[in-house]
Amino acid sequence: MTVTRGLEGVVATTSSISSIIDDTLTYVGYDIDDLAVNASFEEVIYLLWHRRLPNAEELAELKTQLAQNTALPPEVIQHFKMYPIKEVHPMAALRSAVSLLGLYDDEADLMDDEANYRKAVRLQAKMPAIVTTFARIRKGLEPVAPRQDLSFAANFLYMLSGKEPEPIAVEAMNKALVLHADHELNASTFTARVCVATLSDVYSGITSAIGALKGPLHGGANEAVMKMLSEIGTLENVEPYVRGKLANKEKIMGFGHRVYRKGDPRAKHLREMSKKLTELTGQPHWFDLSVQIEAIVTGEKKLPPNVDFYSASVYHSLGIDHDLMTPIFAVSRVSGWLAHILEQYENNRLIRPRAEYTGPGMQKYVPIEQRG
Ligand SMILES: CC(=O)SCCNC(=O)CCNC(=O)[C@H](O)C(C)(C)COP(=O)(O)OP(=O)(O)OC[C@H]1O[C@@H](n2cnc3c(N)ncnc32)[C@H](O)[C@@H]1OP(=O)(O)O
Ligand SMILES: O=C([O-])CC(=O)C(=O)O
Repeated sequence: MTVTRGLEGVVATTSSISSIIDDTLTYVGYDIDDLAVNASFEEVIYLLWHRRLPNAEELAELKTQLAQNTALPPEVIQHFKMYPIKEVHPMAALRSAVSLLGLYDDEADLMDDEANYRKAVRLQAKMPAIVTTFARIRKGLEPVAPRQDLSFAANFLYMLSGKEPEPIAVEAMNKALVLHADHELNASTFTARVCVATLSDVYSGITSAIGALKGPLHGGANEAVMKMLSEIGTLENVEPYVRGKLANKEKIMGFGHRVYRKGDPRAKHLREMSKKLTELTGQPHWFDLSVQIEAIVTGEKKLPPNVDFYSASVYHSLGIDHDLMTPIFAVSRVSGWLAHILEQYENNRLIRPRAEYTGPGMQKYVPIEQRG
């Protein structure tokens, strides 16, 4: 047996959703640089689910479907009030809420294509409501219902704060959603595919994926970046902090990537947004700190920033609580997870690799009274 640690370089499936070739990321053949500048998140959802961009009518229909499906069952809202709310991480709340949603969906275990597509719409529509409702309830605030006249990105910010967001905030949010929507066979998408390849249901697949995204080596890195920036605090502290961590062989969050070698193409868009937003909101030091960290890490380790590095200061500038950064990643990535789940069902085979055994050789069972 050949063991490939972390499955590095292993090609586990074919997919027509997104590709990373020579450090270029495409969704269905559209360069992420093109989409980041031009596309709405709703168009990207359609693109990932249908493998083509929508015409105006199709886009309007998807928007209507999303708008009609945002409401959460009262039991899901109620459950946020039932646990020790201050200590619960929003990713744990999101994971639990999605699992719970499955109990209130009559079609949860219906496996035909149309039913699965309807569940995809319902989940995509409800994810922002879950994140923003939890965020408000834990502060003792009432949930805010979405507005039909706002885009997906604008509605997220509106439901979070209760105020209509500025156009620049909506632009940043839309760009972040577009950039995070899909990424080939990353850990959480792989998790979703492994789960549904047993012919388990969509809710199980998304619940599993949220669990995988939560970790700091994956989606959880954006919150970890903000924690690092806060710990560093001043420009003078950057050098000793970062060099100290590297000397201790500790990882610098938001740097490195399993697939990209020259750099993550999404990072430059978020870097630009971070510069703009931190200046606009009168807190340019977050961007300045980030740039200094980048200079040291790329200089010392030749590791470029990934999508999580500059997204941290972008979300911070939008006034978003630091522990909501990874849930926002999930609000976007659920579009990709759902596309992959539907693709997995289309041509399914159980995913079951092997492990090389390294434990003891054959042993004989010893009755408990004879054990030392
Ligand atoms: C949306 C996303 O998921 S993007 C990734 C988000 N995660 C992070 O930002 C966390 C920090 N980064 C990392 O932990 C890694 O770069 C990963 C997990 C993203 C990719 O990891 P892998 O491809 O498995 O690389 P691995 O962890 O084996 O590291 C290879 C070498 O580079 C070093 N390295 C990798 N990333 C970093 C980093 N961020 N800081 C310092 N050193 C690093 C490792 O210490 C290791 O060094 P060694 O060979 O001297 O032991
Ligand atoms: O692809 C990966 O390994 C991680 C990543 O960047 C993502 O999921 O966006």
